[in-house]
Amino acid sequence: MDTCSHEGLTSIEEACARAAAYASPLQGHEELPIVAAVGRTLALTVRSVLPLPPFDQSAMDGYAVAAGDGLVSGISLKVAGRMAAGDEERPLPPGSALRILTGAKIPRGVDAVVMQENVIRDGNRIVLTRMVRPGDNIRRRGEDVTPGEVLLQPGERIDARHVALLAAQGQTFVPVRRKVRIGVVSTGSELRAQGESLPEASLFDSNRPMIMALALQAGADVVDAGIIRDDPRLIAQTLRDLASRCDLILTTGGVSVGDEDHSLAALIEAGGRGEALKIALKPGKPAVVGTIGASIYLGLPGNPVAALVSWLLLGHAVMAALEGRSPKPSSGMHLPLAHVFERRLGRTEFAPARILSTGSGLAVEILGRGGSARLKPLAMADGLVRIEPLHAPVREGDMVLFHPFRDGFSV
Ligand SMILES: Nc1nc2c(c(=O)[nH]1)N[C@H]1C(S)=C(S)[C@@H](COP(=O)(O)OP(=O)(O)OC[C@H]3O[C@@H](n4cnc5c(N)ncnc54)[C@H](O)[C@@H]3O)O[C@H]1N2
Ligand code: MOO
Repeated sequence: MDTCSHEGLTSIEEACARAAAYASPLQGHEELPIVAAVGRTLALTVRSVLPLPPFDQSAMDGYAVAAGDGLVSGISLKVAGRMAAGDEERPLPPGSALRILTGAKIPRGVDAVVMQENVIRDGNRIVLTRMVRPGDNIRRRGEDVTPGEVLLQPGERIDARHVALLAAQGQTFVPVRRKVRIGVVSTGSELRAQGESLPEASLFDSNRPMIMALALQAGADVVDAGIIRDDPRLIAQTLRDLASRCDLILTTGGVSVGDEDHSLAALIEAGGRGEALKIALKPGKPAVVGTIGASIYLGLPGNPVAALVSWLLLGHAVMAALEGRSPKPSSGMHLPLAHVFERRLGRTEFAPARILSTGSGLAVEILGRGGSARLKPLAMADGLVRIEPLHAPVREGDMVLFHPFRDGFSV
C-alpha cells in the first residue's frame, strides 16, 4: 500500500519502508573483546549470569549499625572495627557500630549505614545526630540486575554503557554482527577527484568522501569505487562488480529526470531491479532503491545536502534492516525558530541550523535558506531542523524539531 502524501509523492515513512524491504539481516557473527565491540551491533541476546551488585554493600562512608526498628538521634555506640571495600566480612558485636567505607560488604546483623556526616565521633564512640532507619545507605544484592534476566537484545548498537554492563557481568567477549560492507560511487561527468586538475564546468566530487565518512560513522566498512561518468554501461559495470563484494551499494547523482540521469537504467542493465521514488522530502525528493545480486542498491540524489538527508533517512533504514535492528523513533528536540522561513506546503523539509541562545532560552536559526547544493551552511550548522509537510507558513517563534549532529548524525 502506498501512502501518497502530496501530489503523488511518497511519504518518508513509506520510502524508508520500501528501501528497507529489499534488505534482510546479514548472517554470521563474530566474538569481539567488549571494548573493541563499540559501534558494532549485538548479534545474540545477553542474559545476566551474576546479580548486580553481587553482594549487599555500603553506599556511603560511615558506620554500619543494627537499626532494628530505628535508632533515634543522640544514641551513642562503640566503634568495634572497620570494613573497607574488598575486606572480608567481620561480625558486628551487639550494641556497637563498625566503621564502614563505600563499597564494603555489609556484615551479618547490620541493616543500616549511617553517613559519617550524621554522627559525632568521639574517640572510640559515635553519637548519632539523626534518626537511622533500617535499609539506610545499603545497596542490596541484585537490586540492579537479577541473575537470568535479559540485559541486552540483539540489534543493540554497543556503546560505553553496554561495555560497562558487560564488564560488570565479568564478560570478556561479546557476539556482534559482521560489519555492513558499503560500496560508494559518485556518478557525474562533471566530477573530478581531489588531486586532479579542474577543467571548466567541472567540480570536485564532495559526495563520495562525505558518504564514505557517513558510512564509517554508521559503523560500516567502506569500499571506495571512485567516480563514474554519466554512462549507463560504465555505471552498470561498476554496480555488477560491487554487487559481488558489498552488502549495500550507494551511488550519488543521476536519480532525477534529466537526459543524463541513468541510475535506475544502469541498475536494470546490470541485472538488478528497483524503483525510482519521488519522496515528499526536501531536499532529497528523488531516489532509486532496489537490489542487485545479494546487494541492496540506493541511488541518492546528486545535490550534496539532498544526498546527506537521503542517507540519513533511506540509508539508515537499510542499515537497520541489514543489522537486524528496528529503527529507533526519531529523537529530536522541539525548539522555537528565530525567524520567518519561507516554504511551500507538502514536503517534509530538513535544513541546516544552528542553536542560538536568546534572552528567553534557546532558539534555532536556519542557515543557507534551504539550498540543497550548499556545503558551507551544512558545515557551520549544529544540526538539522525538520519542518513537517503541513507546517506553512513558518513564523518566528514556531516550534520545529531540531536534530543535533553531535548525537551521531541521525534524524
Ligand atoms: N526537471 C527536474 N529537474 C530536477 C528535479 C525534478 O524533479 N525535475 N529534481 C531536482 C532535485 S530535487 C534534485 S536533488 C536533483 C537530483 O539530481 P540527480 O540525482 O539526478 O543529480 P545530478 O543531476 O547528477 O546532480 C545534481 C547536482 O549535484 C551536483 N553533484 C552531483 N554529484 C556530486 C558530487 N559527487 N559531488 C558534488 N556535487 C555533485 C551536480 O553537479 C549537480 O549540480 O535534480 C533536480 N533536478
Ligand atoms: O530535493 Mo532536491 O533533493 O531539492 O535537492
